[in-house]
Amino acid sequence: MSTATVHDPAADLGPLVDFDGADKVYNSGFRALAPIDLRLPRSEITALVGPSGCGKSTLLRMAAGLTAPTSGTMNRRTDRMSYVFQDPTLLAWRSIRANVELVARLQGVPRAERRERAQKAIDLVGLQGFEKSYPRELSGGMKMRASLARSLTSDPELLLMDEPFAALDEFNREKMGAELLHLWRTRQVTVMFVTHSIPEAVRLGHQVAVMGTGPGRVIEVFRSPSPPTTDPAAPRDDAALRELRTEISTMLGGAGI
Ligand SMILES: Nc1ncnc2c1ncn2[C@@H]1O[C@H](COP(=O)(O)OP(=O)(O)OP(=O)(O)O)[C@@H](O)[C@H]1O
Repeated sequence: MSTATVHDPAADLGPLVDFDGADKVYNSGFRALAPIDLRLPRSEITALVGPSGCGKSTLLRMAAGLTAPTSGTMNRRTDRMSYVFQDPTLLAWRSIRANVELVARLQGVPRAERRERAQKAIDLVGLQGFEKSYPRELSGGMKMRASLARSLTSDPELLLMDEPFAALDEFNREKMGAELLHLWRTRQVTVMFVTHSIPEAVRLGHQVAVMGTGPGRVIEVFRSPSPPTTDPAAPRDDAALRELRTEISTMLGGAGI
């Protein structure tokens, strides 16, 4: 048996984002985050899970540069990032193609190129055939796909997602999770996503940061015992993942977060 270590060039570059003692006290004086130490490894999915108000969105916004740490630092080694909100926020009067092209258009990408990028993104999220439809003609899950496609046209290296699938029913939620993995397999994008769902965090994350309150903090970061791989046939629900789900659920005082 070979003992050679597989060389991973991404590892040489260090994490794409790291928080080093980054805390947050809002102007109101409210302490939303105790000092956070967290690394987002390149080309991996990091799930943030924890109870309401523990500062998940604050941490995500910090990664985006939308809010600065009060002390400590956040280092992000890319400017190519996209933020995906829970609400798909599509423009009702524009076609799906025009909506998907919007970010690239605002960035001044020439027409032919943004059309090409939009088509690739539409194909990637499985919306081909709906380019000329309007948002009202699409289901909730399809609108979320369009929102995801729009975020991809800027060719992000980092995807920041704030409860992206929370508004969807269970069936569409699972499908979108599978889409996210497909996207990761295709583009090897680095993802930080916030969820209230422990099963979702465990199914999708290469690592899961479990957060707690009083003030908001990262209690523990679990490396997935069975992380997503480039093999789409690899199971996303094995004994090791079930064990991790139970451990996180117990840590957070039951599954009802
Ligand atoms: N701009 C602000 N000014 C003052 N307090 C804020 C501000 N934004 C958020 N907070 C408070 O900081 C805490 C953390 O909020 P945050 O939205 O980050 O939590 P969360 O874990 O994402 O919550 P949820 O899961 O309910 O979305 C909350 O108590 C919230 O009320």
